[in-house]
Amino acid sequence: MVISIIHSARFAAKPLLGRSIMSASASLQPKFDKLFGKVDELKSQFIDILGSAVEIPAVSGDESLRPMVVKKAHFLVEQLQRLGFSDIQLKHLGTQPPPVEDPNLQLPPVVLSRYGSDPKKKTLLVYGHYDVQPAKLSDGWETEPFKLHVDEKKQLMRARGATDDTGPLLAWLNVVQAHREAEVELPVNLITCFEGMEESGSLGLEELIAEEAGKYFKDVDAVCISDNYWLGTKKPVLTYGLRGVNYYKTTVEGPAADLHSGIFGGTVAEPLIDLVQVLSSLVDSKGNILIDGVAEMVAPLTEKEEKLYDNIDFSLDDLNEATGSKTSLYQKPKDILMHRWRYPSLSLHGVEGAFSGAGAKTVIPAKVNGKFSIRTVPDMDSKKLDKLVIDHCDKVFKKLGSPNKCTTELIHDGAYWITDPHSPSFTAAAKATKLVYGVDPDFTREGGSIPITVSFQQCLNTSVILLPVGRGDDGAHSTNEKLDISNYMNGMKTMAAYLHYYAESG
Ligand SMILES: C[C@H](N)C(=O)N[C@@H](Cc1c[nH]cn1)C(=O)O
Ligand SMILES: [Zn+2]
Ligand SMILES: [Zn+2]
Repeated sequence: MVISIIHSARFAAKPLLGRSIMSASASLQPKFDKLFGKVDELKSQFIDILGSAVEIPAVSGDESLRPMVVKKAHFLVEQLQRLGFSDIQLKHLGTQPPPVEDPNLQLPPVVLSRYGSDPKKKTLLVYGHYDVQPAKLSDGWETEPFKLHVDEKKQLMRARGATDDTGPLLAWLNVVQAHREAEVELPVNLITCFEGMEESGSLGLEELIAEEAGKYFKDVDAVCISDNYWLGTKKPVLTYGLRGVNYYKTTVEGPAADLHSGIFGGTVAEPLIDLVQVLSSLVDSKGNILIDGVAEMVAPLTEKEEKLYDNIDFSLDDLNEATGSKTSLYQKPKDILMHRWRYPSLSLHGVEGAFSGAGAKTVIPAKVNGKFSIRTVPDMDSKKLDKLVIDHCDKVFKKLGSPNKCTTELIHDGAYWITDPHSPSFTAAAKATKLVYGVDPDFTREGGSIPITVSFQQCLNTSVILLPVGRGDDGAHSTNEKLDISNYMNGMKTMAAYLHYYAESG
């Protein structure tokens, strides 16, 4: 089902003086003055709107919370209506493919909308995701993860989704609000594409993009994604590459139900003991992937590529600061960056079905699912990788001679992406960054994944840029995720300036 809602209210204008931007081109300077002043003026409203959004626990990976993901989509529709976006549509993507507990589980809708449709203007598509990673206070959060905590002393906002990706997504809407209230015309036609499944592999979105390439998205000139982070805490970056991710589940099952370890320990084959053997055969403590054939798929490092790492503003201290530890596997910044950006990594994420609570429960779990993922890089072939991983797990389990049953399957995959950072869109973003932060941004790749980036680039035949809002120490996916208030505010100013510079570009 597709719903469409049209709304066209305008806000009252208020005269306002912004701070003077000496380096803006002459015709843009008055606009930036007005816009930046308006962003500053609306600061508390922008914080409040983030507060309302993060209260909805839109965890796409938790089937029981799917209604909350849908609720957040409706929340966004309300905001888009309020701001005068048109042609607002909730695109439904059908049922979630297996592996899934509920075979009728519906994928969350993709929220599409437009702001302006002037054929004389360029059309920019902004993508963001409204789903979030799971979070519980008991994981070690200082405050409730689904309640925005504004730390006045540290000038930051803490909540799940603050930086990944609710804050940056709302920043785009706030930029439109600032234009409306400052009475500055939006220089481009804007299309929004907000999904609710990014943290779970963007299931169904690629098909939608292909379907809408000649329809809703037909006039798109460029795509901008704000869903990643600066490398460190001080210097802004623009990002031209991402790793991909293949996420797997290994299930070991045996006894019909959980057992008492005093009664059955030593007499039955324990699924968790088998699973630990299989998982430990995948990777060693130095981060080396132990699956035959994986290293051979990685593109060799060229001299030209190696040079790109020379002038990046990044140190071992930045990594230590972000992790709150001294646990780096590498000491040289170049090695750290290469292992984050251009080499694959295998991470073990957790075991479903295993005892994990407080106390000392003496149970033998009957069925356990080990979760792990591999970050992929050029030139790895996703399907070939699946085969190598599954064959490896089968082989290791077989060697155990266990009567239990072991299966390994792919839960979702997303491709790596790399582009040439010399498009007009990158140039506009670099100018906007310099204007707002007073420094030229570093051009970086990113170790995380945004599965849909490649689909936008290929299906719409456009340039894609990653324009991050948050910092490297924001704790995305971790406890105490935060977004610094200055990054939220300056992020909006950078986005606003980017729109104007991009509109002016050739
Ligand atoms: C970089 C982006 N903000 C992000 O966090 N992406 C996720 C995507 C994902 C894929 N499977 C689960 N999540 C990531 O890189 O982990
Ligand atoms: Zn994420
Ligand atoms: Zn994200």
